[in-house]
Amino acid sequence: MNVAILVGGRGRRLGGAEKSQIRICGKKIIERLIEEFAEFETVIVCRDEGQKRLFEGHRCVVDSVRNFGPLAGIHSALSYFSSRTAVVACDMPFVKAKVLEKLYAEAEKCDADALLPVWSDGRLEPLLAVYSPKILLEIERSFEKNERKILAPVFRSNNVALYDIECLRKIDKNLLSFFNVNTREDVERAEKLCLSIDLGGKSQI
Ligand SMILES: Nc1nc2c(ncn2[C@@H]2O[C@H](COP(=O)(O)OP(=O)(O)OP(=O)(O)O)[C@@H](O)[C@H]2O)c(=O)[nH]1
Repeated sequence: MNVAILVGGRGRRLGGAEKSQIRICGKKIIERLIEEFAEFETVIVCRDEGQKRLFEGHRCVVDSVRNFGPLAGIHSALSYFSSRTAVVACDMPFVKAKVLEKLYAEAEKCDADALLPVWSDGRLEPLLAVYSPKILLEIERSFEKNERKILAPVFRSNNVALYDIECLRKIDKNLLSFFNVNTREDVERAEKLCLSIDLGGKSQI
């Protein structure tokens, strides 16, 4: 399975922090994710060559398009693998490999251009989702239109699947895979959550 971890954000809500480098219970988020995805083909998607230096020893790719946010990262990942790819934001410290596997399998089953997890209130999770290179043309159309909205190419595609997040509770009881860190308060919450997770890997919360 191909996995792309997007790290190119500027972390403005965290005072310009490199979110992948934030330590939760002593371990950087990027280290947690790389460990969790050890059995997959994983690439780190950076915004530029300077940022790439932070990830020496890991497989990295640099965005070919600037200033398009996560959309540029998804584009780089799909161009790199040229096949279906699970995309993960670098600010999600508790993503479970099994959740990615499930989403990937579902995307394959329906041969979707994109498969996005959906909450019961309709909110989508485009940054823990699976994309096919078939969506590249729609992403490039966004670049041409100077459109940065991550969901714009998804909505233009007529082959998008949604996956009910509640169905993932069998794998990830408290759906912590979807917890993400945007602010100082989120970092504090992540620390507390991390302390409640059994070090053996089984979520106790
Ligand atoms: N490769 C790549 N990844 C990006 C880019 N912009 C954002 N990301 C990643 O996309 C994910 C979501 O980013 P956001 O939370 O929307 O933005 P952020 O820049 O990380 O944080 P804020 O500045 O506080 O909004 C994170 O994993 C980012 O690292 C980009 O230009 N290139």
